[in-house]
Amino acid sequence: MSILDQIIRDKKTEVQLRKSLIPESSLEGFGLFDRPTTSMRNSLKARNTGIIAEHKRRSPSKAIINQKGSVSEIVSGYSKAGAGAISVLTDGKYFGGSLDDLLLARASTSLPLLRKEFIIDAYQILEAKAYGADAILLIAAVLTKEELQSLCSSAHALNLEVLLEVHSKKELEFSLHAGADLIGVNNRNLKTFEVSLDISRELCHLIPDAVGKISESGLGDPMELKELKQLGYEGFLMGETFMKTADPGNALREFLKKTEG
Ligand SMILES: O=P(O)(O)OC[C@@H](O)[C@@H](O)c1c[nH]c2ccccc12
Repeated sequence: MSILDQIIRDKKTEVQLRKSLIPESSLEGFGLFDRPTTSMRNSLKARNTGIIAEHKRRSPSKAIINQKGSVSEIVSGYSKAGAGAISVLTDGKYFGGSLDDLLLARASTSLPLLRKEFIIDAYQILEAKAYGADAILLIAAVLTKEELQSLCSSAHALNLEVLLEVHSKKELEFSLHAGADLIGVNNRNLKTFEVSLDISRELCHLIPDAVGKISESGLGDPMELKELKQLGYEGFLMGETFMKTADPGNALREFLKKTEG
């Protein structure tokens, strides 16, 4: 069984438990539920650095990235340094994150927030709204075409944007009609953890201009970022490069200096 299969198996159990603890109707009563949301796509354009800076403590491919920093400090550091949006990992078992991290992030920034999660059920989209997100991630590798479409509509009904992640031409093709606001090409294969920017290079021209193009994972070289921008990517999802340093906000600031210079 691949690690991705394990994550999804555990996620199904987790979602059932969560549902029994907090019913949908309670989530809808949370104070943050009825708030206006901000568009991640617009913010990435307006702030023009295009960086979606990620809060990630650990991952299945890297046991420890950053266990020390506080969410509030990291997220406000990212915001001040010029991020266009913030991504917060909320999976606990494999990434050491939580919905409380999302809540703390919400309290620390007015930038759009992406709930970075393995979403398999519309219930998790209600949670995303109730805990402060502006956008959600959907992963083509773990959902059917019908699920992608219906989860996308659930998100839009709550005014949340959708970043739809693909890792192959095939996944891209069956994702195009789901109605996502942004398509993210993951440079990391979630099954093998291998990273290669070639997949971003290959898929770029197959994504219609009406959809925002994001390149995800394994980014850290300013020259590579410039190249991807020229190809047409308007957003870059980056975690580890910043999180592995003692001061992620400062690492983002230094990185931006290099991409602008
Ligand atoms: O830390 P990196 O290599 O900069 O990658 C960030 C982000 O793209 C990565 O965390 C990610 C991309 N897609 C995911 C799906 C689930 C969990 C995590 C991810």
